[in-house]
Amino acid sequence: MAPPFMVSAPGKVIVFGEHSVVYGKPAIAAAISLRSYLHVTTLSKSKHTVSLRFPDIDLTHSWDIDNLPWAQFQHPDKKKSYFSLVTQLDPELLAALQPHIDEVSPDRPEEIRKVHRNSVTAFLYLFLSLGSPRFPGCLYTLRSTIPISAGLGSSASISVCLAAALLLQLRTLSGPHPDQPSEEARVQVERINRWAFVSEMCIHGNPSGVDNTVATQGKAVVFQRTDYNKPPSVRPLWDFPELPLLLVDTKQAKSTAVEVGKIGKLNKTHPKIIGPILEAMRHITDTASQLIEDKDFNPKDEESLRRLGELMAVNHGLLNALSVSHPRLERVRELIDHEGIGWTKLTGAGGGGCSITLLKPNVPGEKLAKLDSQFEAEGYEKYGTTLGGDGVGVLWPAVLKNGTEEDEEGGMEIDVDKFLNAQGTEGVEQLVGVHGDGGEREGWKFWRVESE
Ligand SMILES: Nc1ncnc2c1ncn2[C@@H]1O[C@H](COP(=O)(O)OP(=O)(O)O)[C@@H](O)[C@H]1O
Ligand SMILES: C[C@@](O)(CCOP(=O)(O)O)CC(=O)O
Repeated sequence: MAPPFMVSAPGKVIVFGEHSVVYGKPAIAAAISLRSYLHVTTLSKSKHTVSLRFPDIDLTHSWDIDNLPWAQFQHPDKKKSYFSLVTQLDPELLAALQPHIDEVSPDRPEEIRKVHRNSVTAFLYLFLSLGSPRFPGCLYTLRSTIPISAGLGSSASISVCLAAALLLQLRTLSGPHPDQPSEEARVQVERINRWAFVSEMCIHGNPSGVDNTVATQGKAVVFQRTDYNKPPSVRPLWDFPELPLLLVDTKQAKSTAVEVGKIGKLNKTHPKIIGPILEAMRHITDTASQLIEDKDFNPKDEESLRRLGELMAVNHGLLNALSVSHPRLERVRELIDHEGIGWTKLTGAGGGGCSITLLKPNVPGEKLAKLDSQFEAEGYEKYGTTLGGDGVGVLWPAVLKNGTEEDEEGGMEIDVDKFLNAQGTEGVEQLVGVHGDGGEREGWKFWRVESE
């Protein structure tokens, strides 16, 4: 029986190009230090059930593995392999899953059921596509430090965790290990990313793939998908600068699917107007990536920041023109603009969610303090995060050194109860977080895709 193990993947911010990326334009996105953590326990042979415990969304459910619609998923016309490139969900397979999705949380209000349905559909579609009726009984427990539906890629992060966990259980991934050649690491990351994209399709319909790509590979990337039948082009930005960014959550929930749908509708009605706006967004992203990669770009220099900041402000203006801003996002912009301390844009789908502000250098402390109290009074939440961290990580087995006596015997076994009992996001980070004091924590391993 495989030992309990864990996987983890980061959230992301889109710095430039959200929405236009859905129309084949490039986007720049970077991993953030907020992450999801998935714990996997294999059950004894006598228990042939698969269970999800996702406390962040208050979901617990089990299915009998033998009762799942394997015949449909394993039909020779439908069967996929662990390395298949799946770019569309199969409506017949979705229909076969429906009764097993409908049995989840029948007595909960519709808005909660919707969230549960998203996660359950993603899990079951992957489980049945990759697994088989002989798959062992398992318990998947998930906790995340990423606010849900805030534009920080929570769905992509959990999608990467689910895909990586299943592919690891099937022994279809090699590594990660420290001396693995980068080409081999890239193949593993690509495999995970392909299935994470399938899970993203289950959660929000028509994803571009930028979120799952950056959640899998980490760091920062320029991402573009011009042909949905081919893998996207992904250009890593290895030297992504340490930008002075302020990340603010409006606490206004939004739906990515709804915001993407709004622009789709506008584009159908006014293609001659929306087309050039999307094209202008392409130029913004191109100009921004040239600027960031320029050897003279200095994230501490006022002129460098001003040029990048102006691009952010224009990008936001265009997103607003496409109807995906929100009064609470405009309020953040207004507060920052009023003090003249930086450039603000929404990040992610908009309609609520988060904004990012590039701060000017040397902003007086009292201005920042005033802003903090205004945010607090108006119910905003500020996040401290660093950009460009690691992508998907693996802790196999689920044992970590935690500064306790157990360290001498190799470390503390992380079981489901310990994981569930960790208090809040800080507790989760302390117990299982990939970051230790000032670096990576011993035990967690990452595929290294950089070329030497
Ligand atoms: N911690 C979590 N536990 C379970 N499901 C989650 C979690 N985080 C995100 N999800 C799933 O992802 C969906 C949110 O996706 P989306 O609206 O695209 O938001 P985001 O901008 O955060 O990616 C939720 O409805 C839920 O199905
Ligand atoms: C709006 C979009 O560009 C990003 C959505 O990001 P999020 O789901 O809000 O984290 C959609 C996509 O790229 O699939």
